Amino acid sequence: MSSIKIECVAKEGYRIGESPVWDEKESALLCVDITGRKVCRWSSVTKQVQTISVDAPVSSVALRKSGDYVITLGTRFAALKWKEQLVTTITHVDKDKPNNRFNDGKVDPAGRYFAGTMAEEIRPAVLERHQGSLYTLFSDLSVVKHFDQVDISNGLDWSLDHKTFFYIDSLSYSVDAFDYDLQTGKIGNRRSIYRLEKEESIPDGMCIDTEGKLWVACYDGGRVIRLDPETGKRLQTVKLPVDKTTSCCFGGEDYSEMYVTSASDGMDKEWLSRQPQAGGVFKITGLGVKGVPPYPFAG
Ligand SMILES: O=C(O)[C@H](O)[C@@H](O)[C@H](O)[C@H](O)CO
Ligand SMILES: [Zn+2]
Repeated sequence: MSSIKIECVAKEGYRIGESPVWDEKESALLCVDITGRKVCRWSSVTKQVQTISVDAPVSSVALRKSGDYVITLGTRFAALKWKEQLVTTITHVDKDKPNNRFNDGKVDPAGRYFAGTMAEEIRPAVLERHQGSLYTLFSDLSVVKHFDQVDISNGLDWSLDHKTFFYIDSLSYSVDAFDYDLQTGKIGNRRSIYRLEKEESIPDGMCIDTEGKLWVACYDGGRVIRLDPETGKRLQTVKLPVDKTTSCCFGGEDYSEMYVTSASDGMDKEWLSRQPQAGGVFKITGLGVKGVPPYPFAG
C-alpha cells in the first residue's frame, strides 16, 4: 500500500464547503461555501485563496466551455465571470418553493449541468422533507426536471462508459444508480448500490476514479469511502481530521490527488475546539488511484 498523506490546504473555516472542482487551466481548486455565500479558488501555485462573494447560498460551481464558470445560486443557474466578478442569471427553478435552494451539481460527459434542490435546512440534515427535485441545464439553456420528492439532493457522477448515473439523496442513506442515456441525458431504472453503515452517517458529495470506483464523502462520518458499484462492496475508508466531510474530487497534476471539502455549520464551541480544521479543504496524496477530469458545461 502507498502511504496516504492528508494536508489542510485552505484553512478559511468555511461554513459549508462544497463542490470541489479542479480547474486545470488555473492549476487551482474551485469550491463554494454554501451558507457563507462564497465561490473560492485555491491556487496550487501560490497557495492563496481568491474569493467572490455572492448574494445568495451558492451550492455548486462548474467549468464552462467558453471559459469562466457556471454556478447554482439560490434556485438559479447563473454564469460567473471570475475576473469581472460578474454573476448573471441563466434561469430559475422551483419558483413555487421560496424556501428551496439548489444543492450539489455537476456537469455530465456531454456538457449538461445536473443539479438538485432541497428545502433550506433548519439545522444540518433537518428540513422540510420531499421538497427537492433534480434538474438538468442543457447547452441551449433549457431546463428539464427529472423527478421530485427529493430530501437533500447531493453527490452525483457518471460511470466511465457513460451508461450509468450515480446519485445521492442524503436522507435515503443510499448511493443510487440509474441507467444513463448520454445522447438524450435521460435517466431511468433507479436502484440502490450501497447503503451506508451507521458510523458512516450521511452520504454527501461523490466522485468516480479511473478504475470506475466511487468515492463518497460521509457527512458527520469524518471520512471518504471507496465503493465498488458493481459488487456493492466498500473497498476502502480514509478518515479525515474533521467530522463534517462534505464532498471530494480528484485534482492536481494528472489528477492523482484527492481534494475533500468540509463544513463547520452546526458545530458548537467545544466541537470546534476539538476540530480546529473544520470547514477546511484537505488534500489527500498517496491514494494510488487517479480521477477523471471534470467536464465543462457546453452552453
Ligand atoms: O453539503 C451539503 O450537501 C448540504 O448542503 C449540507 O447541508 C449537508 O449535506 C447536510 O447537512 C447533510 O445532510
Ligand atoms: Zn453536498
